[in-house]
Amino acid sequence: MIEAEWWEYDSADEMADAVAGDVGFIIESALDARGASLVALPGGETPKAIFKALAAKKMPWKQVTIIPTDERLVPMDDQRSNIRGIAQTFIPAGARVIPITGDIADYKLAGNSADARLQDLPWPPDLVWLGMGQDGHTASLFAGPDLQGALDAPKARRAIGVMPDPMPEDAPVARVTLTRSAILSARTILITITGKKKRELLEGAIEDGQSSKLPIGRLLAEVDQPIDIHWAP
Ligand SMILES: O=C1O[C@H](COP(=O)(O)O)[C@@H](O)[C@H](O)[C@H]1O
Repeated sequence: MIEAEWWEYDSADEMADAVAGDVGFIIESALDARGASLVALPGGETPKAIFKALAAKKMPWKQVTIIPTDERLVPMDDQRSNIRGIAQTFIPAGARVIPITGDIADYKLAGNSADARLQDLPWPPDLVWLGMGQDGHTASLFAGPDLQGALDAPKARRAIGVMPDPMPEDAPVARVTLTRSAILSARTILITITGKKKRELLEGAIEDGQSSKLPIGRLLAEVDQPIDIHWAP
């Protein structure tokens, strides 16, 4: 079983301060070591308060490049766009925010195009920060016909197009996601989740390992390094 350390908080606000502190430390350490930092941030609702606390930190944001862990294939000004929330918070701070999708409607082509964009970045990321949906998806590794391809993509492949099946209720659209190998190549992996239901789901997925039916379980079964999981009710 993987080595996972759970950090529990009394509230989402408390988690936001703590995780912003940890992510800030990861970025500053990368800046000290390499003079630049690349981080992949999750979409969805859970990280928003943490983004705010992180963006308020004084650091040389101009040296920080941010990509999303995954993107929903919607226009960039759509509420559901992951890069929209990231850009709104971190561009004013001075960070370099890079979208991974444009206006390619075909999800497989959009995945190829995202991969090409990411090939231009210095790899690996200092951090891949993941969330998890109520259905056990993470980034946009979803159940469906494209899951295996995203899990088994060759080491050099960084992003791929995915059609969730079943579709998630909150954003029922095709996606582009970092592949399992791209996620696992990160120097640090961190997960943030809220609520009892997600906690039980994640604990079960970790315990089931390779035999997990959930994308997050299949992803984490291959993690080599220790990971931190931050949880608030
Ligand atoms: O669709 C997505 O959902 C997950 C989880 O989001 P949350 O709102 O339940 O926190 C997110 O991590 C992922 O990036 C996003 O595309």
